[in-house]
Amino acid sequence: MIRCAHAGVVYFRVVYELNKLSNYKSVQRLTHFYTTIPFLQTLFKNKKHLLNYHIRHFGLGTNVKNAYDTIYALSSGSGKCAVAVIRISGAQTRLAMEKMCGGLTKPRIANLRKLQDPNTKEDIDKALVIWFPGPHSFTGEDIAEFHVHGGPAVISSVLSALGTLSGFRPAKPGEFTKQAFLNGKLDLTEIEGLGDLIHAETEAQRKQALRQMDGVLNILYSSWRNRLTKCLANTTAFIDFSEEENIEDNILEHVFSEVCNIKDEVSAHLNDSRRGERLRDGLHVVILGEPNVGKSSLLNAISQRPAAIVSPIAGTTRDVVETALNIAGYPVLLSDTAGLRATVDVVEKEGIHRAVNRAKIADLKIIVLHPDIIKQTHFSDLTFADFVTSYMNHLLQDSGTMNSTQYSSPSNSHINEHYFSAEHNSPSTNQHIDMTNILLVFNKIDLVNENRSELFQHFKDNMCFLSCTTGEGFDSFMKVLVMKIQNLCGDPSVGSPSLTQVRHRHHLNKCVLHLTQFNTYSQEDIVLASEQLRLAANELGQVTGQISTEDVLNVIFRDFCIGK
Ligand SMILES: Nc1nc2c(ncn2[C@@H]2O[C@H](COP(=O)(O)OP(=O)(O)OP(=O)(O)O)[C@@H](O)[C@H]2O)c(=O)[nH]1
Repeated sequence: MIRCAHAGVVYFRVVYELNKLSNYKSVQRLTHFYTTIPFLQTLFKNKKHLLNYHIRHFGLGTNVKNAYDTIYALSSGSGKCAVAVIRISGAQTRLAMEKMCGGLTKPRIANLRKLQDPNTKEDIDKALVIWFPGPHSFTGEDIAEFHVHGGPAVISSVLSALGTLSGFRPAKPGEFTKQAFLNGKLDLTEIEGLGDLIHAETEAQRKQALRQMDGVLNILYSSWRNRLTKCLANTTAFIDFSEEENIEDNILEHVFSEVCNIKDEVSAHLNDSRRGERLRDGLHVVILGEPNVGKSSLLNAISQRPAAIVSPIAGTTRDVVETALNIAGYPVLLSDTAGLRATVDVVEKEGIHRAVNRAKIADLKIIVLHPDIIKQTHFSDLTFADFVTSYMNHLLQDSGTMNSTQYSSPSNSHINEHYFSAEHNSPSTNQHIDMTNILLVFNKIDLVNENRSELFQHFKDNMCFLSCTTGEGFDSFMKVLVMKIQNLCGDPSVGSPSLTQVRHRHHLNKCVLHLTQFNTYSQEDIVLASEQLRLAANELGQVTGQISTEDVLNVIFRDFCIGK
């Protein structure tokens, strides 16, 4: 009887722990309890029985049921190649080693072995075999890698042979990485970094992804979460014990100041002008201007190929012409657009409408102008912002798009209308365009006969003078363009790590909101306030996966390929 009661207590302790954790970590916890609590071993024949019993009575995520499967997949790319890597992970991995390559090899050392079909004993291939016993492996489980010759017949024979082994099944997309997460080998930000590294197309993207995979964001977010948890513990201690007077003096003052510090740090991290996200997703650069000024010629010169049609007929470009480029290691989506002018042509009108919409979402706008404008303008009377504002508003007015979009600059703020801005995808009022995201390019300088040095002395940082025909000034323009792109994306290998995903931004914004509410509530009710601390810490936990829901995990792992 006592024995039964004890078993019940122990088991309910297990259940209590399990409920505190996410489904995924529960499996590890459950098996840990089984090995460390001898009493559970007398109740259940093995871990699987305990797990099945628990699933029957309490229910766990479907993934838990697969925890004992051994998974396999082709981890290298498909198609003919010199070497293909087939990866196996799970409790039965050693069975594959024994049945297919004559037994286990020395851990983490490549061995040349004959691979055999486990049923017919027929040779399939000669392969390099590597054995990674858990828990010191990528997934935390036993892993084997077969580096086979990369012909389709070899690959399919090895995969079919593995499929005949009991408890083996093909891996789902991202399942190896998911297993690494479940076994606490990587947190969610590191996994997202790994995903970005696989998809990185440029040097800067690779650097940013590698840093994230190394855990910089995990360290940052976990440290905020730990500090908040400490604040929560102190607030709870104050609520529970302050009347007994055995609590540290000024404990709440310390909490208030620490919460303010954390809130400022998270806000500063959020307020990064989307550098990391821009670098991850690619920077939108749009070329705008009047017809026939050389916008398509500039796009072709930058992309070094005739991507857009160039002709002396004004209004040749009618739609948005996009080209994806790698500029100095940064990913850029460069768009040529229809020239902005008054027109009755319905198709051209639609093209102009698209040009204006593309400008709204662009991170950097290159406005191409004819050099005659310089002669007609008294630059000495104008700021850069005033010039851009009046020029663009004049173009928009002419092209009939003024109603939906209008520039305003800090110095002519009496113009209280809408504007183009990458930060705001919909028109907004009372705000000003960020002039650092605008580059003026005076093209066709080969047609200028006057003294150039006098003409070209204005707004040096944001103005370029070039000729797409002769190539004059093009190198200087590219230097300015690269500098602008670097400013917008930042250097991914130095400084504090950048926020890279909309998912992170969402949770961090909510974290700041809860910390603000903590400040509000703390004046009236410390119990309500402490709940806000718990919610703020939860938001941070969701970024790293310390608190996760199946939905979030499925979205993250869905983007991984099979075999990763
Ligand atoms: N002299 C000279 N002509 C140029 C230069 N750049 C472009 N052109 C010419 O200007 C004409 C228009 O060039 P595009 O690149 O098609 O101009 P666009 O701004 O795209 O024109 P739309 O499609 O009408 O909007 C073509 O005949 C080009 O060869 C330049 O630097 N110097």
